[in-house]
Amino acid sequence: MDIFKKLKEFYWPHKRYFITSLFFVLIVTAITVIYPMVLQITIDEVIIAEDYALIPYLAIGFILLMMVKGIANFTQQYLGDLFGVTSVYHLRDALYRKLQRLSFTYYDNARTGDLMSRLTMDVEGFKFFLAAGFKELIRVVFLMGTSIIVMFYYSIPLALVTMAVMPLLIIVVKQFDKEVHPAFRSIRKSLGNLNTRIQENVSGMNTIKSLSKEDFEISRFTVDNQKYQDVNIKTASIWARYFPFMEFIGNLAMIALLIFGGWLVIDEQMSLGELVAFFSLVNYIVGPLMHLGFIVNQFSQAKASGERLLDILEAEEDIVDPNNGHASSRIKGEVEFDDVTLKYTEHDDPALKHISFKVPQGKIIGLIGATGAGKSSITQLMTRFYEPSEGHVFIDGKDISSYDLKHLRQHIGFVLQEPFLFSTTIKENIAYGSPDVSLEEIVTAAKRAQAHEFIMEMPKGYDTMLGERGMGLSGGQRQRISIARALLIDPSILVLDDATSAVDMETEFSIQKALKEVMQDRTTFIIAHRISSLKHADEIIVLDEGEIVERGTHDQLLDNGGPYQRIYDIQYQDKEAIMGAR
Ligand SMILES: Nc1ncnc2c1ncn2[C@@H]1O[C@H](COP(=O)(O)OP(=O)(O)OP(=O)(O)O)[C@@H](O)[C@H]1O
Repeated sequence: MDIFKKLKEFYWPHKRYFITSLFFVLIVTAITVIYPMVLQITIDEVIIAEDYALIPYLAIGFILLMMVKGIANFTQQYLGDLFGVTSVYHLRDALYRKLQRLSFTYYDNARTGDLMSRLTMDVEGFKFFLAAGFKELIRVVFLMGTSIIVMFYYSIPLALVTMAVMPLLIIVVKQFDKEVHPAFRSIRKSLGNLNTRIQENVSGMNTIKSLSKEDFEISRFTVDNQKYQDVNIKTASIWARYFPFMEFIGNLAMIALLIFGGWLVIDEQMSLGELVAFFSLVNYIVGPLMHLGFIVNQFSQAKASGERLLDILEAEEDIVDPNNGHASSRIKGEVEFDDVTLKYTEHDDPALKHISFKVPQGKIIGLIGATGAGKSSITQLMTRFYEPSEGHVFIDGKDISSYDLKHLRQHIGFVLQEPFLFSTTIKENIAYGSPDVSLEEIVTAAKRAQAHEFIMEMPKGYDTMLGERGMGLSGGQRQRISIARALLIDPSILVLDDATSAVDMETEFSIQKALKEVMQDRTTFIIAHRISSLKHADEIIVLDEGEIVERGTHDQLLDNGGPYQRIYDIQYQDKEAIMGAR
């Protein structure tokens, strides 16, 4: 019940739907228990007493009862669903908000497919219990309770004999819950794995096809699919084992009723009508008790789902947005790293070791070094995507953890190596970070990013829809859209993370030209593998295995006899082009 308690804030505010629905459930249940009583009167007072004048009254009474029951049933069903749907709307919303707040560290370990299945299947599982299961549980308990009272009213000894098997039934139902709960948890987990596999396959289809790994992926999927099938079969077998057993126990009660009740009627201690009514009443106890298995099953599913939802809701938000963080004035763009060390995970080697540097406002810094040297890590610390393990990062002289997080990030623009484009129009993609801009501003940004020409060649220009992940555009075109996007944000600090890697030399030069203008008055970090991309930087920092091994201007480093010169020599083939651009 702990899980339900923890999730209470989502469903309890809507308790009015639930309570009203419950009221109508009670009416329906009460009418259900009246049926056997009407039957008893019909047999004892009408048929045996041969008083047929009562029949029209009984019939009319019966019809009225059925009408009330119909209306009550509609209302309880509708309000119950309303309760479930409304609660889950808020739950889904909270989960989504949480996902937006969770840090990159969380996503490094999360799997998209699994998250998707939590946000859909698990939320639905929880809803089902709220909308139907919870109410059903109360209905069943109430039906059993009133049936027992009526049974005791008719005959205490017969009620006691019939009830004798009930404790056994309760034990079996409890045992069933104990087995079925872990089974449902593994079903959910296995479905999460399956979804992850599907999602990764669709996202990585290029890689799979180019490496001809289709058969390998099919066999991996088959293994996961098989696991999912196995856990489902296991659950079905638990169900299949317990259900007949519960039915058998229920039938024992019927047999006891038949033998002892029959004897009571023969001995004239009980009327025939009462015995017939007893049969229906016992069904109202045994049936719901077995049905309790189904409800317990739903409850277990909801509990397992709730657990997985709480995992997300309670996940630690390790990047904390300070209360009243600096947010008033525009960030100017002076960046300082003071003895910064970064470890992504506790057991990993540091990705950055004791990094210190200071970049005055508006300057251009080039970051170069082998892959994995730590270039991107430096820029990800500035935006607080990750926190330094040691040391501090300052912007405009203030520790970045004292800034309002949104304010900080709004002033830092990224053009990434693999920009993500949404499946919407080009126009909206460019304006993604600044939705209030006019079409004119979008076009100006696109022109400056050298994107206008190719956009205008597309069938619907700026209104052209992009496929999922911006399919339908070349790497260079995607990058230019992303440059235009960064331009519109008008950041104080611009990060170009291998931004021109996907474009040909000619386009690179034209983008470089545009970027040069864009970089004015902004502190710019250029991460590049090609020297041609950062040779104009005011300072170039050469990184190796998380450490700064060299720093200076292009000209200083060129004759330094260090790693930069070696990189330059390796890229000798490009030398002519680089010289040409000087
Ligand atoms: N999210 C992460 N979780 C764990 N380790 C990471 C993560 N991101 C980067 N690393 C590790 O940190 C080190 C530095 O990575 P970083 O991406 O900063 O290098 P880089 O110089 O930008 O490389 P590239 O040129 O390939 O982009 C690498 O060893 C990398 O494996």
